[in-house]
Amino acid sequence: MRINGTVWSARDIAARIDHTVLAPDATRKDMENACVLARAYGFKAVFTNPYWTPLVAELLDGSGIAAGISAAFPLGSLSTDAKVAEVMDAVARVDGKPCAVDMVTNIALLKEGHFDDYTRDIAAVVNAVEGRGIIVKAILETSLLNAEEIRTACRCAAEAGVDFVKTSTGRAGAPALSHIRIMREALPAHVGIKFSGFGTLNAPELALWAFFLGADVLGSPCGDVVVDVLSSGYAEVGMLAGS
Ligand SMILES: O=C[C@H](O)COP(=O)(O)O
Repeated sequence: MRINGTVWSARDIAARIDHTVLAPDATRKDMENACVLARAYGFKAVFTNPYWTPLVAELLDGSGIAAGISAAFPLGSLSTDAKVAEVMDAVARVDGKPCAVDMVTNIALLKEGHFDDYTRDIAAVVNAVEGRGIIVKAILETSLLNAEEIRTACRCAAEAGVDFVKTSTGRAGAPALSHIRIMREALPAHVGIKFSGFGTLNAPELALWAFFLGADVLGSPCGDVVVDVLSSGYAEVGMLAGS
């Protein structure tokens, strides 16, 4: 695959993918299969609901791949203390193995204009894991927001100290590719963008354009398909018009 003149190998693409197993009926076997895939491809992380975090951390141990904690998932409407408790419980249970946190923000606080409270809710999680080398992402649920709300949410999340801002849970509508540009313009350069929740239909095509538009990381339940298609040569053809 070639993005903006740079060639990315299959490993380069995989290292930018957080593979997801978030279905409510996912079982231990699904976790095992995802971790086998993650090791084979070299994904950045495997994100699951927190019940599964210790198992996933164990299955990925020694690979450098993070056990992803999907926190306050998928609504974000827990008390701040409950969010912190959920995250810290999962962090304690990985017993020092690599993990990462994607936390759903409190959308009502944003919509109602309580920007300080919205920021404090995010910052509480950032502060709780500080010093542990844990990447924290704030999930905005951009499909529910207008452009100004996306910009404001990005500024609040950056002020709260997150490493990445992420578009979507995949449970409240898909993000638009245009959200990436809005986010990039609102965020300081040190805060990354994760494009996620875009489903499985046309996932490789969406992934290709998301990278081209400035996404740093992708969340996908079919990370293997994305890597296979984008590293097959197709992506270079697809990029001729844009590069
Ligand atoms: O946080 C949510 C995921 O990154 C998006 O979920 P999904 O990959 O199952 O669509």
